[in-house]
Amino acid sequence: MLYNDAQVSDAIRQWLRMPTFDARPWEDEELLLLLQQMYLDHDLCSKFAIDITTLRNFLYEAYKNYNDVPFHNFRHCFCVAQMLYAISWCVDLPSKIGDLEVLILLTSCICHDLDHPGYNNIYQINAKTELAIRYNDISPLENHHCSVAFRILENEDCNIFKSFSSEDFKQVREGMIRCILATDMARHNEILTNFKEIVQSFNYNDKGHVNLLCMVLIKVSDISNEARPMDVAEPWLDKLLQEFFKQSDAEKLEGLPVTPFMDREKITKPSSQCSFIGFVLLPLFEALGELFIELQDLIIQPVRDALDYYRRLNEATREERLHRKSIVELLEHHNTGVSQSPENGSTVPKSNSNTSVKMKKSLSFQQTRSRSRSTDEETENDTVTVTGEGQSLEDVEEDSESGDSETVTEVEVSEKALKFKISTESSITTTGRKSYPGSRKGSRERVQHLNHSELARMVQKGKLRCGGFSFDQHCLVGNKKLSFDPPEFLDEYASTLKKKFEEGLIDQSDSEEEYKLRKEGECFLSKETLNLNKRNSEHSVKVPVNLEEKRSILKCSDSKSFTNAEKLKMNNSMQLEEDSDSVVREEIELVCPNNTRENSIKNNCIEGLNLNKISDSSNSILVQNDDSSKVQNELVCESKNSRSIFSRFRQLTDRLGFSTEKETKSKSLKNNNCMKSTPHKGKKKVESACCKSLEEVDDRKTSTLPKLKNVGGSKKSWKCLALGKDKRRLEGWASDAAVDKLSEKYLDLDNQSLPSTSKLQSNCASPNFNNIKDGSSQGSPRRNEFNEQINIAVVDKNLLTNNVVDKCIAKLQEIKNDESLIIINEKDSNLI
Ligand SMILES: Nc1nc2c(ncn2[C@@H]2O[C@@H]3COP(=O)(O)O[C@H]3[C@H]2O)c(=O)[nH]1
Ligand SMILES: [Zn+2]
Repeated sequence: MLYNDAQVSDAIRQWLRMPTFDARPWEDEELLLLLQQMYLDHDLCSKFAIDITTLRNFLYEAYKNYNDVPFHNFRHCFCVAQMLYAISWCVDLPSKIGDLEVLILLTSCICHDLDHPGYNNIYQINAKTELAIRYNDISPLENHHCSVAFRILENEDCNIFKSFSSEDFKQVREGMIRCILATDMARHNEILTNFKEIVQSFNYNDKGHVNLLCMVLIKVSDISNEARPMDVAEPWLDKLLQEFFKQSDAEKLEGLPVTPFMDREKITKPSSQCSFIGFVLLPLFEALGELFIELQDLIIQPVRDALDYYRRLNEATREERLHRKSIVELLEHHNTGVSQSPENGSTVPKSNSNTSVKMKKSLSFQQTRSRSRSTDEETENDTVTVTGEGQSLEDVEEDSESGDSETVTEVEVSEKALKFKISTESSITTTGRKSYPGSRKGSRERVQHLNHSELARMVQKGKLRCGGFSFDQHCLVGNKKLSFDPPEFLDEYASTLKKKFEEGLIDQSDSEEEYKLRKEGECFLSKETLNLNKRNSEHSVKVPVNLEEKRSILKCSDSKSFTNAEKLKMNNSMQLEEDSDSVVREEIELVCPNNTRENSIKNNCIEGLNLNKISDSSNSILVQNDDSSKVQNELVCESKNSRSIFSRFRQLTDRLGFSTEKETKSKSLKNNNCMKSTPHKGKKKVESACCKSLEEVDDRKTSTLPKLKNVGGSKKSWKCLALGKDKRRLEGWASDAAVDKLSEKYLDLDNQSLPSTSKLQSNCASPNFNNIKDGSSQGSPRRNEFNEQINIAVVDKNLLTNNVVDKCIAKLQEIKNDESLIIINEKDSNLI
């Protein structure tokens, strides 16, 4: 062999013990020589009677069994072995775990990717390759690498363990299998979690502890490129992405599921590294760093620096993209008819439409491009972004779908692909982050070990609900799809988020306008951030809130985060402390800086409507217009002492400024002074104005006449709920025609820009129950069972109607007056 008699200089031997070692200048045979040197310098040959020729044969055979693939080639195996070697010197591993374990580890590193085909387990499983079939989808590659290793060792000439007793060989075999199989990233969380559990009380005399440590050590070495100097690490990343893209291209060609973190259309170098380092690499390194503090400077800090670097790069990439997007928008708007704003000299649309708001965002973004992040873009697209250690949410782009693909990690995808779990010591499930889309598992114990990056990531991925909506640029939560399993850490995380929010909310570099708007949103939002919770789970964890906060939550927050009982409790406690009028007044002042927040507030307010609070309000105002004056006059008369619940409800919703573009326009015709030249200011002004005076509320009403669908039909497509005088709950069905009649008197608070789930049509109306003529087999309510004055709300079926209905009915049952309420709920046509 070429490297038979070569000598390695002391300087090289020293360098070989450092993570800064650069393998690039070395020929393959020189690398083999260096591998041999590692055995020699640890005295493994003499201690275990390993014949040097056998060692060379073994190394050479291993070398031959690596494929010429971009990343998982012999040089990768060398680097992994070399990192382990460097760590072992740094922490004096032999003295801690013994020479045999070091021998097992070093040999495992050399063998850990033998015969890697350049397509990972996800591909193997999806493509149902020979390997996947052979190993039943259980770590097919790692099983194969291991199997190849022992095939090599079967050859006497290559068997470095030939002098071992069968008992010792058994131990080596077990150890190597354990280590090599541990490199399957599908088991990353399992191993990391188990290790975290023991690290604080690590016992080198405990075989289980040492086994786990060895698994972590090979894993750390396997993914350690980013701990190396940039000029060493970056070419490795290029090679890895080359292999990734090759796989995803093949997946596309073969019609297989495209592995998201490998998709050249979805990821970039920085986005990939932000995710990988932040969510996978750093948590693992930090866990090992708890046991070996010597590793802080050696490999952990370099990894942190790499993460910083990629974050900045990612940010720059993102800003560049947004900048380009804003230019395109500008051009688009220019082409679709816009006027020149005298104030800022920018091109702005004529109307105060949604587009104009968007436009404003583009413009203001341009003005504040130097800022590190943009709020608007993220908010607008319901993207969830949270900064946190290791999070890569700058990756999350305009398109939330691509955002998810960018940040979903290999671990998550691998876990999903690997349906079978091989536990280390016990059958412990993985961390809360496990829940790659579709999975909702979580373990209380594990979650407590999550660090902020993991938590942030959960928020980002919608597994943790943190407030109903935007959280400045540091934590934006779209108002959709936010549910979450394990809530145990929320207290801690809530304060983290809150702190971040408070730090980041007011950015002095903002334009004055933005600054003002954000400031106005501050109290509202900051309270929102206290409201961390999850849906669909029996647990409910909250940060303690004070009166102010309670009030905010009750008013407008994400009502899903609190159970009715909790809300009621909070409400009751508040009643002693405050004047209900002030609540309403405060809400009037709410100004939503942008569309999404506005919608979110609307949604939350509607759904989180606190009837208790409304019914107690003493400043209920009924609005009259030509269409409904008669009815409402009656109502006003009737409700002198005890306010109509619905009128208060409507008043509240009105006051929250549920204005559509159409409404805004009509308002602007009548009240020109509401409209200022810039869309930004105009919008804000109109919303405030809309909520200020009775006349204006009245005015709004004329433009919010009903838009009921399917009117005029004779099918009984409306479910009617009512409360009789005797407080009995009554149900029945009404035809479209009947409802149509009523609908003439309805206010339509529906805002077309709202998501369908938040549609709400409502009004107080109809003293005449005969309008709802026909009952159904379910029991049609009869006129004489009702109070003459009936308040009616029509709730779109898309709203979570049962919930709302139940709340309304429950409230009615509580009220000590003769009011009645009917909720008419559009019936599912299948039921007719
Ligand atoms: N995105 C990214 N993935 C990495 C990096 N280093 C290792 N990996 C992945 O982690 C995996 C660890 O096991 P493998 O060596 O089989 O394949 C590796 C890669 O898929 C890195 O720097 N960036
Ligand atoms: Zn590897």
